[in-house]
Amino acid sequence: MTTPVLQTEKLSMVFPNGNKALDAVDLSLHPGRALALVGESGSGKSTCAKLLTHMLRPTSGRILFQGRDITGLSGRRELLEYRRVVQMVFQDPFAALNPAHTVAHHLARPLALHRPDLDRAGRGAEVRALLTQVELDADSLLHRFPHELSGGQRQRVSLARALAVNPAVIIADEPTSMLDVSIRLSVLDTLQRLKAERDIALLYITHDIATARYVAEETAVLFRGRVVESGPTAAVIDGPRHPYTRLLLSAVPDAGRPFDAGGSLISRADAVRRLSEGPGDLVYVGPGHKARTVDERVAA
Ligand SMILES: Nc1ncnc2c1ncn2[C@@H]1O[C@H](COP(=O)(O)OP(=O)(O)OP(=O)(O)O)[C@@H](O)[C@H]1O
Repeated sequence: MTTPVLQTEKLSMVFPNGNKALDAVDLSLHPGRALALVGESGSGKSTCAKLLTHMLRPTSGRILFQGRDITGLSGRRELLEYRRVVQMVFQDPFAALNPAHTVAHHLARPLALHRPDLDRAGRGAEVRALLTQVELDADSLLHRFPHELSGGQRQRVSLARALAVNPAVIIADEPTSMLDVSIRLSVLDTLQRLKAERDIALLYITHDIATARYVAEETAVLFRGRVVESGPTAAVIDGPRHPYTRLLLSAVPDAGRPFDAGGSLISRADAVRRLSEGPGDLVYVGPGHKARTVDERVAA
């Protein structure tokens, strides 16, 4: 295995109000590979992304970039350079793009800032090349504005913009959860192809563990700020060891009280709470009231 590009060691975050968002998290991102960070709302995924992009400072633990401790990185120039090499792709591509600017402008601007080797014609050619790389048709889209694009096209433009500065790491926070179900897989396919082709280390943040299989070689499951299970994605999905991973895989909608916990029916949210206290004896009695353990559902 290669040396990690980005690594965390016992990364922890306690907010001033006492909320413990992350607790001793160890993650490693490698060139050309993806790590899926999976967990439900509130598990600490966004906090982790903010710490990795230096939008927040951890309470304790370390962040290493190419082996160098950058936890205390400060100074405008250092931070700007770090944010160039570690790019974010956000959940909402509409909010991430400026409604007043064309697609061409969104891509030419980072090139003007970070690629002094390119003249005007060189930038124009690079803008086209970036659009082609994210599987968009440059001729028809160059002069369009964000509101004239579909959600999937907008997310591809966001991705092209991240690529424009030649990053070593991309942190994609729920990049497809606001997109139409029918196009999610093709966007994930593009992400997975690009990270391999351009040797980018990708952190794919998602609440949907099933999608990790399409993107990420490794998966880490985050529960209440702790990594409760991690390893090769296929092993985590096909042979989950932690009850929380099984619960995520069971994909039970949070309707009614589908879990039987020792005789009383409880909701999915209560089932998650119970799991934080220990595995216990959870039985899924969802639609049809056919009693099935979470393990049986995973096996089905
Ligand atoms: N600025 C803050 N101040 C206090 N607590 C916070 C702050 N930001 C997040 N938290 C808390 O930290 C925990 C983790 O939140 P975080 O947003 O990282 O989770 P998440 O997995 O990204 O969830 P979501 O998918 O809903 O964004 C939660 O309990 C949340 O309430």
